[in-house]
Amino acid sequence: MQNEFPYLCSMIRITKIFTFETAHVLYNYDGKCKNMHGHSYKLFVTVKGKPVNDLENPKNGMVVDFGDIKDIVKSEIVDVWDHAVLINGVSPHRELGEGLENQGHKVIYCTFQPTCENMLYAIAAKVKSKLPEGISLAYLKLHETENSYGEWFAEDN
Ligand SMILES: Nc1nc2c(c(=O)[nH]1)N=C([C@H](O)[C@H](O)COP(=O)(O)OP(=O)(O)OP(=O)(O)O)CN2
Ligand SMILES: [Zn+2]
Repeated sequence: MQNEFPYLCSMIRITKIFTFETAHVLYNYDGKCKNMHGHSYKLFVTVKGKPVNDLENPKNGMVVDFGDIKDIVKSEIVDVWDHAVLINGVSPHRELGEGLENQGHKVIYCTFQPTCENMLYAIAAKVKSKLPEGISLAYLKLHETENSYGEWFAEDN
């Protein structure tokens, strides 16, 4: 059948939102966040692609199933960081992490200072590596608090 919807050939962005509860501590920081503390992080993940245009395809009309994005972000980020403490593993805080781990706590050793900015880099790398062909990461937004957030744009990177 003739494609009566030429707009189906253009790119669309879709977004899925996630939340996770994570503690972090900033090594050598000169403010209150040098103390271990937690945030209810809110993450917006936007991908882009062309919606499937094929009656025979169960994903007809979708760029990618929201459920597939959920699976990727949950397994790569949310399930790993949720209720964990992020430690700068390439700083003297490694010892702090080891002490917590020895007492049964969930510790994630980052190869970076666990700021909002660096967490965005890590999220982008992980998510990009798992996206199916034809789908690309367009945008990320990570809220540390209601009033503080960082953004990653594909066109800047
Ligand atoms: N550029 C960045 N600055 C700060 C980061 C960061 O990741 N990137 N992180 C922190 C702290 O970890 C924490 O997030 C505190 O941030 P801040 O917005 O200053 O916290 P408030 O409690 O004052 O937030 P409100 O939402 O305004 O109450 C510090 N800086
Ligand atoms: Zn913080």
